[in-house]
Order: sequence, then C-alpha cells, then structure tokens
Amino acid sequence: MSMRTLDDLDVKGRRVLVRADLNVPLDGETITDDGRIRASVPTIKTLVERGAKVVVCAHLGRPKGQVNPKYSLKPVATRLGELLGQDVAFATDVVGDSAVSTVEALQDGQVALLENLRYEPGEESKDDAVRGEFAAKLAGLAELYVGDGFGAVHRKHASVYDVPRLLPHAAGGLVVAEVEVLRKLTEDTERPYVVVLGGAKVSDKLGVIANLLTKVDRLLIGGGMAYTFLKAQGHEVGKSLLQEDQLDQVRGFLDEAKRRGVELVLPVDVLAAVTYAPDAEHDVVEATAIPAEREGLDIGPKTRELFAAKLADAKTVFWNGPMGVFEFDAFSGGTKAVAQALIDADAFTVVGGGDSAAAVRKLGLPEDGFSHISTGGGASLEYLEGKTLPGLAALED
Ligand SMILES: Nc1ncnc2c1ncn2[C@@H]1O[C@H](COP(=O)(O)OP(=O)(O)O)[C@@H](O)[C@H]1O
Ligand SMILES: O=C(OP(=O)(O)O)[C@H](O)COP(=O)(O)O
Repeated sequence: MSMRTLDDLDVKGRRVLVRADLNVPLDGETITDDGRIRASVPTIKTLVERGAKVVVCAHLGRPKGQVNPKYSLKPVATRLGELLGQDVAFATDVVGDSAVSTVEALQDGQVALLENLRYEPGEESKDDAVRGEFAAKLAGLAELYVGDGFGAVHRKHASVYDVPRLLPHAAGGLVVAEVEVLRKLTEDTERPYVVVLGGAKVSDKLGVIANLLTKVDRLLIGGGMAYTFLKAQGHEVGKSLLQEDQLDQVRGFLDEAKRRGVELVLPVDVLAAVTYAPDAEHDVVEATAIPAEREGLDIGPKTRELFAAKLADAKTVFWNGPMGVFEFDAFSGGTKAVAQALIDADAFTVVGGGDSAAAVRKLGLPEDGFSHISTGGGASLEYLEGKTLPGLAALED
C-alpha cells in the first residue's frame, strides 16, 4: 500500500482538514488520559510550522447523531492548545455557522477544532448518499485533507472514508507510524503468537475473533469480553457484561479453536461485585460459579497467574482491552498483571486501544516496557485480521 505523506502536500496558506482521533476518557469535563491528544500533536505542529490553516475534526464517544454536551470536544480544544503552545479556536458546531466563521477567521499557522463529528447523523450513516452529503459539507471547509486518526480508520465514516475522496489528501505521521509497526506484526510473526482481548466493546470486537483464530497460537480472553464465552459454555454469569445475541457465534469460535488447535484461554476465577462502583463489595469466585446478583469486574488471582504463564514464552503479543474495570483501583489488578506479563516477556509486544493505553499509564507502568503502544484498539485488530480498512484505503494513491 502506498500512501502520500505530509511531504507530498503543499500546505502553505491553505486550509487543511485533519481527521484526528481525540477520543479521550473524560470524568465530567476533566480529561483523565490525554495520550491520544499528545499523539496527534506532531502532525498538527508540522502543518502549523508549514504555514497551513489547520482545521482539526474528531469524534468523542458515541453520541449517535445527537448533540449531547456530555460529549463536547471543548475540553479537548483547551488541552490541545496547551500541548501546542498556541490557542485553538473552537467551533461549537461541525459544519454550521460557527464552523464556517471559525475556519474563515483562521490565519496561516493557526488551528481550529470542530465540535464532535458524531453530533451529525451523516458522519456514521450507512446510507452512502446521506454520508456523502455530510462529507461534501465537511470537505467544503478545506482545500486539503490529512488522515491522522488511526484509532478510527476501521470506521467507514464520512470524515474517515468519504472526505479524502473529495480533496487532495495525505496520511499524517501517526497513521504512517502505526501502520509500519502493525505491518511488522503481520509480516514477521515470531511464534508463539498470543493475542489478549478484553474491554467493553464486546459486540464490535467479537467479530475479529473468527479471523484471528486462523493466525494466532493462543487467544486469552478477559475483561467484559469473557462473560459471553463463559455463558456460551453453559455457565451463569450473573449481571456481568453479556452479548446475548452473539452466544451462537461464540460457541462457533470455541469449536473452531478446538479444530484448529488454537488454545483459547478463559478466566478461571473473577472478582464478583455486588454493584458497578469503585468501592463495591466483592469476592473472588470461580468463573463457573458467579452468583446471580453479582457482576464480574476483574479477572481473579488464579487467572492472573494463568494468563502470565501463557504469555511467558510468547514471542509476539498483541493486547487490546483491559482485563477489568481498571478505572476503579479495586478492579485494576488483573489489567496490571497482564501488562506486567507483557513487560516481562521476551517478545515483540504491542498494546492497542484508547483505554488499554490509558490503563498502562494510569497503573504507573513504564511505556517503554512495550515494543509499541498503539492509539487504536479496534483499528489494530482489524488490521491484524488482514482486512482492508476504509480509512487507509481512502488514503492510498
Ligand atoms: N468486566 C468488565 N465489566 C465491565 N466493563 C469492563 C470490564 N472489563 C473491562 N471493562 C471496561 O472496558 C473499557 C475499555 O474497553 P474498550 O473500549 O474495548 O478498550 P480499548 O479502548 O482499549 O480498545 C474500560 O472502560 C473498562 O472499564
Ligand atoms: O476508541 C476508539 O477505538 P478503540 O476503543 O477500539 O481503541 C476509537 O476512537 C474509535 O471509536 P469507536 O469504537 O467508537 O468507533
């Protein structure tokens, strides 16, 4: 795949729309981890230094086509300004009057951020015409496009897929760097190759498993992902996260893993809590005996040891998705144990995903203990499957 880079665009004095992934965790209006904003800074800085008028666009959370102040990018504009060392003008809509006037007021070397793309139903629409109409408005704000939101390149969304078809475009430095590392993971995979999956985006990420089973030697499943597997094996999971409509699919994965000789490793014990809260009363229980009124919020001590043992001899590891609700200290031990096992392994180790990367930082683990920390979880997983990602295909020459 060949993608044009920033060096192929003459940006001086021109309005450049940068699609970034600024989907950071928030506690109210406080950004709890700014990793994705930091990762977006080098491309924006390069454009500023080259005299572009930089129009950044991004999504935050999943507001589903509705304006919802809870998902405003305003706090992100402030943080981006601090990191860039210059003001970032904030447009209070995406393609409306505020966006148009904010962009028109930009001088060379200045930066603006548009409000959350996902306030607009056109951004994520499955209808090509609806998406196309919104894409045309967004493209109308700029003369050039830079795709740098690696964490969203697996989404066939207007800002990711359609806009680069309407404007001269290039890949930003973050996308180029991420693809380079992931390509290495697919091209020289030293074995054993172990993938660890967890997190909460269960329905999204179950889809990658069928394909991963053809590539990996071991698949360790923890986090919110594990309970659909335990239930598929016939165990009750109480109030734990569950994707009831995908149980048949998961039974298929269990059979397929057996047929292929892939070790699919599930939790043997969990921390079962009475409620979803930082100070929730909880006990360690067998994964096969979760009480009806409890929910599993972390993997238990035996599982931590089991997963560490399954990672000890790995030569290549990809990990996406926390093993538990790491945001609550009482349920962060499983994630910490798995992260430590990656650090200890003599392997090429890649961590991917906004929350997984945030967890590494929150838990005080050394970022240089991993070969690479990717900004994209779902995007990395789909790349590893060998899929063509819409946002990368759109950037190809
Ligand atoms: N057992 C669990 N029950 C509920 N939520 C969980 C559980 N384990 C992990 N999570 C949540 O998963 C979220 C991260 O999931 P996800 O978005 O899939 O990861 P990433 O952003 O790294 O790709 C975290 O907010 C974490 O609290
Ligand atoms: O957080 C993201 O992905 P990730 O959790 O898979 O790393 C990206 O910003 C994409 O967000 P989405 O999964 O709501 O499309």
